[in-house]
Amino acid sequence: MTSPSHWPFDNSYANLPGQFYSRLEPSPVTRPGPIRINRELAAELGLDADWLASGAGTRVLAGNALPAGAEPLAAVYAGHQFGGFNPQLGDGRAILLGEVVSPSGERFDIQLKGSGRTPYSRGGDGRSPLGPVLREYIVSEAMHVLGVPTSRALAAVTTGDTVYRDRALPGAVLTRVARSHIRIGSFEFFAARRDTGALQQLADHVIARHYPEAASAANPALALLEGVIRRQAALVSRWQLLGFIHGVMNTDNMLLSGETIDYGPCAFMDDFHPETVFSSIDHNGRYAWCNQPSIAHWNLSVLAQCLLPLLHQDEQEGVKLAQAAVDRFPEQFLAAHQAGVNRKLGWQQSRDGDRELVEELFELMAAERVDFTLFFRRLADFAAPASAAPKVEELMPLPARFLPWMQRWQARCDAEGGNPEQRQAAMYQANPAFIPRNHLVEAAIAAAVEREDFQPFHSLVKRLRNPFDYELADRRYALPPQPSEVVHQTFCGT
Ligand SMILES: Nc1ncnc2c1ncn2[C@@H]1O[C@H](COP(=O)(O)OP(=O)(O)OP(=O)(O)O)[C@@H](O)[C@H]1O
Ligand SMILES: [Mg+2]
Repeated sequence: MTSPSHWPFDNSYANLPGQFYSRLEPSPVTRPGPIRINRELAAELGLDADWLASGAGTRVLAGNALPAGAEPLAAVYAGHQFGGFNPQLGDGRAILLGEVVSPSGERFDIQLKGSGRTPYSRGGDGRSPLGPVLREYIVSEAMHVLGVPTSRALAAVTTGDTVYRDRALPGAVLTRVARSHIRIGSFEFFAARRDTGALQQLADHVIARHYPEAASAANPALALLEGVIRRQAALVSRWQLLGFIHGVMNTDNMLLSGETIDYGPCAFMDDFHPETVFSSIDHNGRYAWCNQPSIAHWNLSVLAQCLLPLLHQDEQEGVKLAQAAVDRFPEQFLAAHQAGVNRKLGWQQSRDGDRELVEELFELMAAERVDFTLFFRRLADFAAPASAAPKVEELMPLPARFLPWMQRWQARCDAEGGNPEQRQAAMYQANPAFIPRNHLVEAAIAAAVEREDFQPFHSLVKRLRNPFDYELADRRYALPPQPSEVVHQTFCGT
């Protein structure tokens, strides 16, 4: 590394023609102040965490200065929002500084979110209040350690400016890191304008960055589509098995890279019910937990539609190829889901009768409204009740109605054989004890916003770094909310 302020930029998106973005710099803020630097991620990226935490680093992270080699821009996109098409969206409050290539050779976008107005801001102020910045930091980092492909948080800083929503709020900027920010909506923008040349350039760009094997396929656009479908099937199955509800699965919030993006009104379920919705703007439950796989399927059909001109010269032939690829999503989702369920239940392979057992389990969980996270963790306790591992027993009394099911689960485990302690250890790795529970996230945000006390935020981020290692001393982070603490609604906070 030459100098600590030197970032290993190698910008490829900025080399695309101008129709893909608008070049502009972040708008300066009044008084940049540090909140947190993600030191682990900084090291992975080859950035100097001490420099990032310094005054000079804080100014860069707030958008008041640019690191050498940055080529700041706001990307254009379109998107289906709650089912309705909006032909003109784009980074309305985010600016891509550029792409860095990490010491291990991986390419990552570095983006400031909340960094001022852009040509795509429409009526918005281009800013972000502190609360949503802290939420995105906490939840995206938690998702990463839970094994979910996701955008990440490199840093959060305060701006010293006030942001006006339903009340005056402190402003903040999040530095977001992702393998790219190219969305289904990025393709929709050019498809709506029938710009096949731009679609081809964007597809080539995505293939080079995320699906290099597709470049040598007989039909690269089809290989790209199939790759995206596979990754999204895997991604959404991970969300489902963590009880994660994204909340705003618009096509402009789905990345071609297969990473989770946009932690607006997202939430983890406490009590299990399939129709759970948290987002204050999702009045019809479009993005409820149980609908996420079918919405992903629908969004992927939108992508397929955009790619039609690249799939085949003959439109009818293109439609056939697209349809066949999209039609495979349900089986791919199911395969990923079953593999995930097996891991959660401590099974190595699928067996006859599993489906009924699993269906009954989810029905029972919904009927009893058990805590999604603790139920599975408690089940892992039962895999080897006498083991020395700390158990969540006292946090999660199992309703008596589960006993007959538990006996069948135990018999199913016994039939497969294996060492119970090994099964338990594997189950602990598939069933976290600690997730970013809504009431903890809200409490951390409230302390920061109302009292400028960032300690609960830091403690929560720290605790969530080891979600699978339960310790009795940290039981309060594992506990479901008291009735007075339950969060019923989440807000985009835009
Ligand atoms: N305060 C704001 N000012 C300007 N534009 C905004 C603002 N909030 C949201 N937008 C824009 O509105 C659109 C939809 O917002 P959405 O909540 O999906 O995105 P976001 O949370 O800002 O960003 P991302 O998807 O990048 O995480 C996006 O184009 C976004 O840039
Ligand atoms: Mg968005």
